[in-house]
Amino acid sequence: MNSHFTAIPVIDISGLSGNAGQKQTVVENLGHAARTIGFMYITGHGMEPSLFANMLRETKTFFDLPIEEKMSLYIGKSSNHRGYVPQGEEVFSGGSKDLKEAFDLSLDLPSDDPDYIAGNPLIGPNQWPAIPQFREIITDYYNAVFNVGRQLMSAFAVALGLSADAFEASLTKPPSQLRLIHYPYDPTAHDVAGIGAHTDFECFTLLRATAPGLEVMNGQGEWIDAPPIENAFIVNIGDMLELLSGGEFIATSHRVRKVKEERYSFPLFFSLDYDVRVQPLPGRENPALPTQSLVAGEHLFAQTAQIFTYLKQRLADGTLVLPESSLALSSFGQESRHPNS
Ligand SMILES: O=C(O)CCC(=O)C(=O)O
Ligand SMILES: [Fe+2]
Repeated sequence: MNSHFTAIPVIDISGLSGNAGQKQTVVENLGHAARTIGFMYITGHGMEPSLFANMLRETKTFFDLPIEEKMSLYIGKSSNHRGYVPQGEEVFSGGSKDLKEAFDLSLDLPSDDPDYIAGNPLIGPNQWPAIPQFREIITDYYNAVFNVGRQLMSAFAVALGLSADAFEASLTKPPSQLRLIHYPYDPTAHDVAGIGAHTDFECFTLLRATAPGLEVMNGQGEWIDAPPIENAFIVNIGDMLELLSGGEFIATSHRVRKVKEERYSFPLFFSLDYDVRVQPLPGRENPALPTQSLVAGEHLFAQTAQIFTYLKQRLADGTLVLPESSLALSSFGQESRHPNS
């Protein structure tokens, strides 16, 4: 289980495109990190560095726009949770407001997508700003990181004793969100966290960031730094893989502390298809888990609705009702075991 770790392992995944023995070594390393820490750095993923550099440049251009222009893409105006997230929109349990702004997008489906038309709260088209090439450049990054995610999902499947393609049928149009996040530097801010402690709600997350600030909770409830490593992804296990593995993989709690310099970060939350029911694999049932079964997209949306102000208002006025089986925030991860850290 998630132990008294003080460092996060670096795993080279280039062997996933090698021979059977090389693949097996990577699978073992990934599985070991997922079981003992829930966080790891991934190198050898083969993504061109220019994909990240270009995305960062476009992201800065977007956040430099006047607030009125950004607010014209306000996420609360979309029906499928896409667009601009102003500072203060997200409020975590405990009432902490994050000091950050974000631009949220996901798999970009056409507006005639049947799930979108049926009112699915997470599926459909993105909103895009009128910045030349922004859409193309962000989409190129999205597709490349999603592809790395697919390979990791396959490796985690093998690490759990399944076939490499076990989840392929559950990845037809997953609501895997990419966030472009901007943490402004505010020397006058007192003890305002960049982002409050939480676990991620999907299978796992692939993150790139421009500066330190991310902290990870170990099994003793201590916060460990996870600064960026050049060209590496920080990968962390989310709620869905914790549930699926019967608690063997750990959805590790993390947060972003008050930043010491302006910071950008880019998490891709790798999800299964919205309707996929997730429960412990046979033989891995575990009564200690916060639930025995969830629908992937319902969990993701229920957690999101407890954080975003525009959705909380809909919950309060009754225009949005969550399934009774929805979990409270912080149900998974060490935070649920060390609530006062
Ligand atoms: O900005 C970061 O480094 C982490 C962001 C994060 O944890 C999240 O968006 O879920
Ligand atoms: Fe996170």
